[in-house]
Formats: sequence, C-alpha cells, structure tokens
Amino acid sequence: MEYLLIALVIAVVLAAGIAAFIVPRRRARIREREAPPRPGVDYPPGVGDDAAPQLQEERRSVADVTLPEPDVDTSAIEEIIAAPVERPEPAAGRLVRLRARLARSQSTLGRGLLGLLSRERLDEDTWEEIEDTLLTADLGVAPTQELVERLRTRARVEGLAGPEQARTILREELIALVGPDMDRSLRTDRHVTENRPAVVLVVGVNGTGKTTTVGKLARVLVAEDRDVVLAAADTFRAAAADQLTTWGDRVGVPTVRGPEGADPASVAFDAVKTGSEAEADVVLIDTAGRLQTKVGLMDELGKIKRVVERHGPVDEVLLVLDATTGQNGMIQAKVFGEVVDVTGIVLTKLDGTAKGGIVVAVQRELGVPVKLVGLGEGADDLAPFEPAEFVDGLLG
Ligand SMILES: Nc1nc2c(ncn2[C@@H]2O[C@H](COP(=O)(O)OP(=O)(O)OP(=O)(O)O)[C@@H](O)[C@H]2O)c(=O)[nH]1
Repeated sequence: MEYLLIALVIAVVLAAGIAAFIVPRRRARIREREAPPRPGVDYPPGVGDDAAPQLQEERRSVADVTLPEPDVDTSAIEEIIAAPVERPEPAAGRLVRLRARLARSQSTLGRGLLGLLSRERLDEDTWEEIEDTLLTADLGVAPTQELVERLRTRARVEGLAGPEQARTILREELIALVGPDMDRSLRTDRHVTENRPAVVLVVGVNGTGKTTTVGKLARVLVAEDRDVVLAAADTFRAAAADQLTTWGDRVGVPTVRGPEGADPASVAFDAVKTGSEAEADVVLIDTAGRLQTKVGLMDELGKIKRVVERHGPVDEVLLVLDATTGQNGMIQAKVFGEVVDVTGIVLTKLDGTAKGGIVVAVQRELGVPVKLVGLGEGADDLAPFEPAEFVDGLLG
C-alpha cells in the first residue's frame, strides 16, 4: 500500500512536469500564428506603420527597403520634356489662306480696275483712269503702258461684254504680267556630293522684316523636315540676335551668334561651318539692316558673301523689301542687286498696302522673281508667291 502511494505521487509529479513543458510551447506557437504581421519584419514598412513595436527589433536601413514601382504614367511628362518645340504648318496653299490679307490691295487694284473695265463705254477718259489706277498701285510706268495696251487690243478684238468677261481678260493679262513662268523655287537643298548645306543670305534696309522673314522661313523649312541652322550676322544690335534665337528655339533650330559688335562675316562663316559639321540641310543668314546709300555698310555686305563663299557658292540671296515703301523699294533693289547678286525677293507687309503692283515693278527692276510674300506678323504669315493665287486675291 505504501509502495502504491509512492508510485502514484511520482506519476502525478511526472504528468505535471510534462504539461508545464509542452503547454507553454504550444501556446507560444498559437500566439505566433495569431500575431499580426509586423512592419519592417514581416513586410517592408509603409507610411502610417507604427515604428514603436520595432524599436527592439533589428533596424533596417533605407537601402534595405525596396520601394514599390510608382503607379504613374510618365510618358506624358517625357513627351513634354522631349518636344517643347512647335510644329509649324506646311507652306503649301498658304497664299489661299492668306488671300483675305490682300484686301487693301484688292480695293484699289482689283476691284477698281474691274469697275472701270465693266463700264458700258470704254472712252479715253476711262482708259486714263485705268492707267492712273495702275500707277497708283505702284505697277510702274512701263508695265502700266504694256497692260493698258494689251487690254485695249483685247477690248477692240474680243469686246468686253459685261463684268464676267472683263474679269477673265483682266485676270489673264495680270497673270501674264506677273510672270507665271519665272522660277520661284527656293534653292535650299543640301549639296550632298560636296557634303555641305545650302546657304541663304537675307539682306535689306533697316526694318523691312529680315529677321522676321528668316524666322518664318525657318518654320517653313522645319515643316518640310529640313535641318536648319540660323546665323545671327546682325551683330550691331544684340536684340536682333536674341530675336533670331527666339524664332529658332520655337522650332528647335540652333542659332550661331557672336559677341555684340563681332565681325558679321566671321559669324556667318562659323555658322556655315557649324551647319556643315552638323550635316544640316540649310543655313539661313540674317544680316543687319543697312541703307543702300551707306557705302561702307554695302561693302561689308559684299564681304560677308565673299567670306561665306569660301565654303562654296551662296545658293540664295534674298532681298527683303517692305511693300509699303513703294518706289523707294525700287532704288534699294537696284543697289543691293549690284552688290550681292540678288536671286529672289521677299515682299513683306503686303497685308498693309494698296500697292500690290510693286510685285511686278520690282521684278522688272531686278530681273529676279518675288519668291515669298509676307502677309502679317504671325509666325506662319509668310507664303510662297504664286502669280495666279495672287491675282485671284487682288480681284477678290
Ligand atoms: N504687317 C506685317 N508686319 C511685318 C511683316 N514682316 C515683318 N513685319 C514686322 O516688321 C517689323 C520689323 O521686322 P524685323 O524682322 O525686326 O525687321 P529687320 O529688317 O530685321 O530689322 P533690322 O534688323 O532693324 O534691320 C516687326 O514689327 C515685324 O513684325 C509682314 O509681312 N506684315
């Protein structure tokens, strides 16, 4: 009995010991299973996670924490950074769009002439009025006489039966006078075999619109996917170089410029060199405005051209004339033509004049075609000149 009692006590003590050892471990396992995951231990900590429970834990540095990929579409931002430049509109058909700008020329030249030619009786007084109208519109004496002669002959032979026929005949004769067969293309193609860009030199008296024209022309060329380099060879005015640079920046075109007062010939030379190295298609050179009466400045212009031609012949020399200055433009055209062999005329501010006849007069004076016309201050208000479109614009 005594032995039985001792065995019972030993069994109870053993059972209690086993229970004391196993139960806490099971509880610990259960606690472990039930405990919420801990930030920084079980998963990367995020905003709002309480740091306090981890104070005793091993700390992780920023480098250990993998941040999630941002859930943001960055392509739009990249697009803005990569393409801050404007996409100019193509030049084709611009004269049609800008036709309304010829309204002032229309009233004098086109409509005035149509009104006179549509009269029932074309007496001497009427022909004189027609002549006066043409002269007032700056057509010039010789072209005026030629046109009146042609119209008189056709009126006699064909008869002018009503406004419709008058319009048809006047249209045909004006187009013939403006010169539909002149080559008005701009030579801006890269010289591939010689590995050099085309060079366009832009000249004229002060304030005619040279810098504006270079800027607008750069846009036309960029619209045709050409690589353009601008040369700020107007080194008299720092503002002129800034103005040109702004035009270039807008369409992603670089501008080569020198310090204020630098030799314009050397800036132009450097620009063509830069254009060659960059394999550009065309270099547009803006020059300072100069009065045709200033011999020193005209000599300087000749020098610019000669220095640039060390790279190869200049492809275009564009003379920019302000259409509102009328006959004064004729004198400028003559002197500039003698100094730098003008190859084309840019007639600016045609939107602000009733003297559309200047187109014919200046072509006669220089024997070179009007290639571009400026019809406003807007960035794309420069149009390739097309005789038929121009005459249609005049006749309304
Ligand atoms: N209405 C109108 N204004 C024009 C046209 N072309 C140029 N202009 C304006 O004429 C002014 C003179 O233009 P610029 O390009 O600075 O002239 P510029 O010949 O470079 O001047 P300088 O460098 O001083 O000789 C500016 O206010 C132009 O906006 C045009 O076709 N129509």
